[in-house]
Order: sequence, then C-alpha cells, then structure tokens
Amino acid sequence: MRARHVFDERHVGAPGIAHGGAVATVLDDLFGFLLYLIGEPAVTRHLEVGYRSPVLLGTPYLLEAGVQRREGRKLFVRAQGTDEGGAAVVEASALFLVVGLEHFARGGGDAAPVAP
Ligand SMILES: CCCCCCCCCC(=O)SCCNC(=O)CCNC(=O)[C@H](O)C(C)(C)COP(=O)(O)OP(=O)(O)OC[C@H]1O[C@@H](n2cnc3c(N)ncnc32)[C@H](O)[C@@H]1OP(=O)(O)O
Repeated sequence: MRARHVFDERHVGAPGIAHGGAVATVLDDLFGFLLYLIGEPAVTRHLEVGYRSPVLLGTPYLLEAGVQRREGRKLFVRAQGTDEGGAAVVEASALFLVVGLEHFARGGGDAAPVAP
C-alpha cells in the first residue's frame, strides 16, 4: 500500500521537524489502514520505528507498507518513508494481532465491521 503524507505545524517537534511520536502515529495508522484494506481487524502489539533522517514539515513523503508474513493470528508488517529524491528517512516494523470485533467494543464506541 502506498500513501503520500505531509506533516505540518500540528506535528512539530524541533523547529521545522516532525516530532518522532507524530511520525510513529502516522506509521501505526498506515499499518491499521493496510490491515483494514486486507479485511483483518487487528491491533498493534509491537511497533518499532527507525528514524534515519529528520522528517521535515511541509515536505511530501511517500509511505509504503506491506505484510511481511503471517503466523496464525500474528501479522508482521513493514513500512518505509522516502523523500521525493527516493532517500529513506524512516522505517518501521510491527506486529499486529488479529482480534474479534468485541475487542473494539471495550472502548465503548461502535465497532463497524472491517471490510476489504
Ligand atoms: C473496527 C475498526 C478497527 C480499527 C483498527 C485500527 C488500528 C490502528 C492501530 C492501533 O492504534 S491499535 C491500538 C494500540 N494497540 C492496542 O491497544 C493493543 C493492546 N494489546 C492488546 O489488546 C493485547 O495485547 C492483544 C489483544 C493485542 C493480544 O493479547 P493476547 O493476550 O491475546 O496475546 P499476548 O499479548 O500475550 O501476545 C500475543 C503473541 O504475540 C507475541 N509477541 C508479543 N510481542 C512480540 C514481539 N515483539 N515479537 C514477536 N512476537 C511477539 C507473544 O509472544 C504472543 O505469542 P503467542 O500467542 O504465540 O504466545
């Protein structure tokens, strides 16, 4: 799956640079959307982010994510973000666990069925 993302002042850490937590949030959400597209309701069990270069505000990045492998209810996923020159600025790997829709009901909100 591919997405284009531009961080803005809402995500600032050091001046002009995205906060690492904001970058991790976007990557986690990218994985969540990937698994939504695949049609697997799953949640993050483990997330690792490698910050290779500062992620600049107001700069478009290409984000790419995919499923590396599956072991039963465990989905191992990977992603990377590259700048317009093709240089990798951030990478992430994560373990998502497939859960039943009752998992989402624990938060008290509506858990809409996940469809591909
Ligand atoms: C309907 C709308 C859907 C929208 C979804 C959007 C999702 C967007 C992404 C998110 O933000 S998700 C929110 C953040 N994540 C959470 O809130 C999850 C909190 N954790 C849990 O609820 C439970 O841990 C979970 C349901 C995921 C699993 O609980 P379990 O008690 O079933 O399993 P456990 O935690 O013991 O670990 C499962 C397996 O992972 C393995 N494991 C854990 N860390 C690992 C690691 N780092 N590497 C490899 N394996 C690992 C662990 O050993 C174990 O292996 P086995 O099943 O074979 O014993």
